[in-house]
Amino acid sequence: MQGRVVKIINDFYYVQGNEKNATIECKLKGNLIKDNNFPLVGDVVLVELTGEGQGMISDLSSRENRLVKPAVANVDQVIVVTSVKNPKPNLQLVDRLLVWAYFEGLQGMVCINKRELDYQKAQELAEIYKTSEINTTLISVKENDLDHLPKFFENKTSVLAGQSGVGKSSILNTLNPDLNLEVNPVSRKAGTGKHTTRHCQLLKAGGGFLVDTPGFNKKKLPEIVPEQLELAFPEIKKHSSDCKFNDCSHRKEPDCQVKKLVGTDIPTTRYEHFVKFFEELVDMERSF
Ligand SMILES: Nc1nc2c(ncn2[C@@H]2O[C@H](COP(=O)(O)OP(=O)(O)OP(=O)(O)O)[C@@H](O)[C@H]2O)c(=O)[nH]1
Ligand SMILES: [Zn+2]
Repeated sequence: MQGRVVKIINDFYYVQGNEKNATIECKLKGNLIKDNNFPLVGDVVLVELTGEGQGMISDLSSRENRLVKPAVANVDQVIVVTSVKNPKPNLQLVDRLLVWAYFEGLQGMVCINKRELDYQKAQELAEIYKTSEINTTLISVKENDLDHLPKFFENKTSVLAGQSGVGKSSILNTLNPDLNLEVNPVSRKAGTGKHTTRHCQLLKAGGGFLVDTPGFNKKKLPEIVPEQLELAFPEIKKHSSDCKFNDCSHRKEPDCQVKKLVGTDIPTTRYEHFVKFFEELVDMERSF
């Protein structure tokens, strides 16, 4: 049978087939070990069943992509989760994660949770990303209102990223109550920066697979030249050809069309983060 590696513990690989929900506990066949061809979570593998719920992995399909940290294969998209408040939204982190997703070749989208805490603020946040042409959904796990989030998951492998306490585990539990993931109050997380979620595994949720994983909080910018950055900001990219200078960096140049549109077509926070990231990339370049 064919299946997907959903979890790896020591040298046991847990594989989920297409039809049934039960996972098969597998070891690797000698040929894979000999060739150093070790599967990652997310890999599509061929399993020879050896007993009830047990098997051997004999082959591994080629990967569409692979993330390094965490090591996951065949991811389609990154859903960046933030909250309206409690914890205070970190929009710079949201944009950093969207930049990271773009340069990993993944579709990036934004999910704003806890909308019931402040409807107006929630709407304002959603407007930012909608203006930037990023898929956005406004939800409240507490009120059991997931908007069109479940549709995002269908037949996709998604990573949920975002600061601690915004409700990632809560979202997963709502999509698939069997998961029963641990959910802790924000106050107990404060200051520690510690995630409740521990190892990297694929979970079945909403008709797709989901990676709930720690380690996304302090994403460094990808190793790109500063001029590439605008590719990850569709609302800036769209207008950059109207700037006076071909190589306009949209910071200090005269007749910059991008700067003119800040506050209207280009949300102010997005522009500010663009400039911040651009300068970080310039510094990174200098340090080489
Ligand atoms: N008011 C409100 N609280 C929520 C909502 N969704 C989740 N919470 C609460 O927010 C807290 C944190 O939720 P988690 O699901 O553990 O957050 P997380 O993003 O998985 O956190 P880490 O595992 O630390 O990354 C819990 O107390 C949840 O009950 C919501 O829609 N509204
Ligand atoms: Zn410009």
